[in-house]
Amino acid sequence: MAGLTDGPGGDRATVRLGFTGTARLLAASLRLCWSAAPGVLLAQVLLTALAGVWGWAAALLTRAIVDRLTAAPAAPDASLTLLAVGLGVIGVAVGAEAAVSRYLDAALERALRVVVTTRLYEAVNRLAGLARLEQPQFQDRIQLAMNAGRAGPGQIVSGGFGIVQGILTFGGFVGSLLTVAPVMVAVVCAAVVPTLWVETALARRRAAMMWRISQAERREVFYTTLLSSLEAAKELRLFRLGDFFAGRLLRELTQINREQRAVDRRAFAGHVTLAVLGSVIAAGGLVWAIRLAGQGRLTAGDVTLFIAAVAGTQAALTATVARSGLVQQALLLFDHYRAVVSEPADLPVRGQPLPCPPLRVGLELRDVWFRYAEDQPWILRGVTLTIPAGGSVALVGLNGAGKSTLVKLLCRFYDPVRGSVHWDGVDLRDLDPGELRDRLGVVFQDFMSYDLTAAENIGVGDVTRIDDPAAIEHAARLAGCHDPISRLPRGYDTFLSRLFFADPAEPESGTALSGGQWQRVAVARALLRARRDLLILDEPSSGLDAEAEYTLHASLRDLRQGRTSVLISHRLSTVRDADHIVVLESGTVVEHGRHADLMAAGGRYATLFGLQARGYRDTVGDDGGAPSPVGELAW
Ligand SMILES: Nc1ncnc2c1ncn2[C@@H]1O[C@H](COP(=O)(O)OP(=O)(O)OP(=O)(O)O)[C@@H](O)[C@H]1O
Repeated sequence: MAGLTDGPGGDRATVRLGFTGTARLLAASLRLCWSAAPGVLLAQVLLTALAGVWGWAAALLTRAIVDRLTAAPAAPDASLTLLAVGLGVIGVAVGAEAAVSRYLDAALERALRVVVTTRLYEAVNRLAGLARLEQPQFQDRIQLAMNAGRAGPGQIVSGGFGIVQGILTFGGFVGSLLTVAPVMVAVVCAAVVPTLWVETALARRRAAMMWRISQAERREVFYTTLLSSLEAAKELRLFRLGDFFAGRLLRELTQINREQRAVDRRAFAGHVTLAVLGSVIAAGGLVWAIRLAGQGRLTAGDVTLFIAAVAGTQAALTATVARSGLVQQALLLFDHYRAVVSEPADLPVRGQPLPCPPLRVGLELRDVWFRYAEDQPWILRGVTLTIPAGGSVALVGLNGAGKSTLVKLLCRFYDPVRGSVHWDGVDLRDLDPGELRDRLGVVFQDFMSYDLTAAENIGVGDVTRIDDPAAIEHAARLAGCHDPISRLPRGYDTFLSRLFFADPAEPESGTALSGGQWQRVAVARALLRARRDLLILDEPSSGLDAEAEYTLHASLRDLRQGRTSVLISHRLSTVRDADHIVVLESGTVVEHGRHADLMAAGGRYATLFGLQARGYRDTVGDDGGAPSPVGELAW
């Protein structure tokens, strides 16, 4: 990236683009606009060429009219009428030009929004892992990229046209001013230097400020979303957090305002100084021209042309320089868009990845060490583990032991820092991540609840089957959510959301599910991919009632027969029939084996199992109820 190397909080007050950086970004903006709306771009070129000549053509016509009137006031001839009509035509053209220009700008921005949004999210989706998305700086950049990408190229290109138009106008006025007062040309041109300097400095400051406040703006969005979020509403009301988060929101807004005010103040001071300078030059010039006219060295038409030319030259120069400042600012921000769309792959992928065939032998972790960042603690410390094809492995361990992290490595959301993970002996790094994931069915601990219909919520597990009601119903039956879904007002077509209208004609057509029902839907989503090679279930039943949990695990047990699966559960009764139980502690495998062997060994697993069982027995002792097959306490 050319300019913005400092992240938010960086202490550089301004940022710079070099000449090559500017040229590169200009070319990229033009290419983007051309690909989004070539016709609009051509129309803008035409408009620019025409608009550049109106101003000074009008000034020349005005001088001719005034000179004719003062030379022969009593006898206006046909040519005078023609001049007046010409002036009128220019007036109409100038009036129409602003509206046409606004229309074209809006058309370009709409077209750009589609192209930019598509490219930006294609680039984000290309990131195969999670690490980049976990970086706050990258999130800031995405936000700026979205804003800058949508409006930026349009601003750059129409600003660029505006600059060309300004130069044409300026050239015309300078030409006409040269005929009257060549000295004034030099004075007016000299006045442009401070304008250019002020606008350029302001553009840099503003772009740097926008980068600095991007985190505060994201936090502002977070707090505003939180304050009106249905999900958060319960806690916010119960813990009376509304004012607390509103206070935090206010703090972010205050910080944003403070930063913006500082730049606005500088802009104000700069613009006032420039305006005074411009007025002094114009007034001085006018006094001088009137004195020359008094001496008979200038005609009345000359003075009229002089007034129009000085005002026109100054206006064209100021507008051109101001536009170039805006273009520069848009270029600096557009750099974020460029940075996101050209973001390098986050996970190294071989030029020619190996195909990922069905699992025949098994998955193997070889001395895997992993931490989320260099400055963070090791989460997995030398894990060596085999998940044989067709076998069921259960991962157990205390909170934070590293079980879900291990699952993320199996999905190759991250690569091990040391060691490797192998699919039938092939390092996952040599496989295409997409192909690998096609072979997995996973229920994550923090699964998603989509604002879609019940059928779609299951169907997204395999979008190729999203329109296959029989497959969806089969998965729902296996996960034990067919009955609750059938009872919904529109069955599988019921919209599982209270946020959006499923059907504008029927605002009440959406509904909400209970936590356990959502969990079963998430399981059904993974089971829709049941023909995949590896089924990973990370706490699939934590929110289920005892009966549902028992039924689900019985169903999963059948499903896992002869299939490769990894089950993570804190309820040890649900893992006891796994082929292989692995106990993780602080990122290392401390025990492994079958339930009976581990119980006989009397180690960590046996202790934890005993603890759960004792907790349950104590409960039974208290109320005298009958034990349930899944009623043990969770860790
Ligand atoms: N994205 C992340 N970035 C940094 N640290 C993380 C991240 N995800 C997890 N961790 C840390 O890794 C450790 C292991 O987390 P992990 O989710 O793998 O544990 P777990 O065994 O699945 O725990 P639980 O039983 O509570 O689900 C925790 O200390 C957690 O703080």
